[in-house]
Parts: sequence; structure tokens; C-alpha cells
Amino acid sequence: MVAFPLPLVAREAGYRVIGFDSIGSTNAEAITAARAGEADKLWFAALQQTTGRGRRGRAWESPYGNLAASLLIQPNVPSAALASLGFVAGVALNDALSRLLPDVSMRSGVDGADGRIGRSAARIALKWPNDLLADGAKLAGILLEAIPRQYGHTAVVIGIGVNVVAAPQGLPYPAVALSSFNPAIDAAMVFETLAESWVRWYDVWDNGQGTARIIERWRDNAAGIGSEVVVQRSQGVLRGIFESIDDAGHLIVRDDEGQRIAITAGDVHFGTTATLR
Ligand SMILES: O=C(O)CCCC[C@@H]1SC[C@@H]2NC(=O)N[C@@H]21
Repeated sequence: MVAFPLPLVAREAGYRVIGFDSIGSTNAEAITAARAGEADKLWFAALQQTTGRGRRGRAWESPYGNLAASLLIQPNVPSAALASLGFVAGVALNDALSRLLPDVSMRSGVDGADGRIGRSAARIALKWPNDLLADGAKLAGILLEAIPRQYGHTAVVIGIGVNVVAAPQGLPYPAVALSSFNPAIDAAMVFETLAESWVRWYDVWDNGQGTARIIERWRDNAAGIGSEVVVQRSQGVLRGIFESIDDAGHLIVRDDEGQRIAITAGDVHFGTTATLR
């Protein structure tokens, strides 16, 4: 067991955390806990995962020192409202990482803790549907899983993986770790900041009543609005201009014929020459 710091505001709001040095998957652990009857507001955090999972059945690499965190919640809302929790997580993560990186981005040319020169700026942005980018490279990802419970209730596990010390190589898109911006930031600091901003934005979400505010905030921090995109969907590949995110959180793309298409699920690649897999 490892102690991950839970900020006062989270403890006061009834959150708890169970920390691990290494685990298979924090999402799997949270799902097991949900099935065993654990109720609400419980974080599982780890410094390493051996069988981490990503979206669309992919593996998620979590080498030692990265952050894997999963939150188990059971909001008492109709299941249709649960999908917007991915946007709550995105906004909270965007907020947390923007708070962790700004002084780094201000200190152009200053030595990092390991003697390397810190990069001059990191633009944190959200990439639809569930990624977080730093200077255009993937820094973190979110995986939402729903667990049907008794009496029509649904438990939700929100899994968040942050590349703190290492980013995977050989992906069809660029990935980056926090350490290349500021090597002094560790997984515990990321968790603490994230747990704090989660409390704030979950409050704003307000059992789905505040979804419009969440989507607005997400849109304000979205990467690539107005740029060319290639979207890989189950029904094929769509090319067009990324226009916006609508109020339901769909990706709005204008295709070559000028048609506006609302996309509910898919992988987005910026630019027209993106490598798809
Ligand atoms: O971008 C993605 O594909 C989503 C990645 C989500 C990874 C996190 S790490 C914590 C939690 N546990 C898992 O096994 N997956 C999520």
C-alpha cells in the first residue's frame, strides 16, 4: 500500500483513497469493489499497473512512477446522464494539469531539476472524446466504465492515466510525459491536484444539472477546433473540419460536401495525413 494524499476539500466531501505501489488495473479493482457493494466516492490510485486498460479494448502502459487513478461513484441519476461524466473528468484533469504546469511554462530556459532545460511552454488542451494533450502530444487518457447494480442503479468507474515519468513509444500519435516539462512533479502531486479539482467540477456537474456548464468549459479548452480531422468510426473513416462540440458532447464535423455530422464515438486524428490503426 502507498499513501496518496487526499486534499482536505475531498476528505470533507466524503472521498477516500486506497493507494497501491503496483496493481493489475485500478479500474478492475474499482469494479470489483463496486460489485462487492462499495458505495461511493472511493479512489484507487497506483504508481504502476501491470494490466492497465485503455479505450476500445487497448492496453494502457503504466510504468512505475506514472499515475493510474480510478474513482468509483454512484450518482443517483438516469443512466443517460452518466455519459457526461467523461467530460467532468476531462475538465477536472485539464484544470489540474494546467495548475501543475504553468510556472514551468513561464520559466523559459530555466534548468529543470535534473539539469535539463525546461521547455518554454506547455499548452494543455482536451482532445475529444477523452484525451488530454500537452503541446499536442497525449499526456493523459480517461476510461469510463459503467457497472449495473441492484434496483436499476449504475456504478461508474472513471479511470485516469497520466504519463508522469514516461510516455509510451511507437504509437500512431505523439505521447509525452510530465517529466519532460517539469521532472519535479510526481504521481502523488498529480493525484492530489486532480482529486481537488474533481471535487470542484463534480459539484458543478450537480447530478447532471450542470452538464451545460461542463460542456462549455470542455469546449473552451478543446484542441483542434477549426482544423482538419480524420475520424475513425465503426462505420468507417470520416474526413472533414472539426467545427465544435455540441451541447450533448458530440463531435461536430463538417464533411467535404458541407454536411454537419454529429459523432458519438470514434478516434480523432488531427490533420489529413493521420496514420490510422
Ligand atoms: O486513453 C485511453 O485509452 C484511456 C486510458 C485510461 C487508463 C487509466 S489508468 C487508470 C485506469 N485503470 C486502467 O486500467 N485504465 C484506466
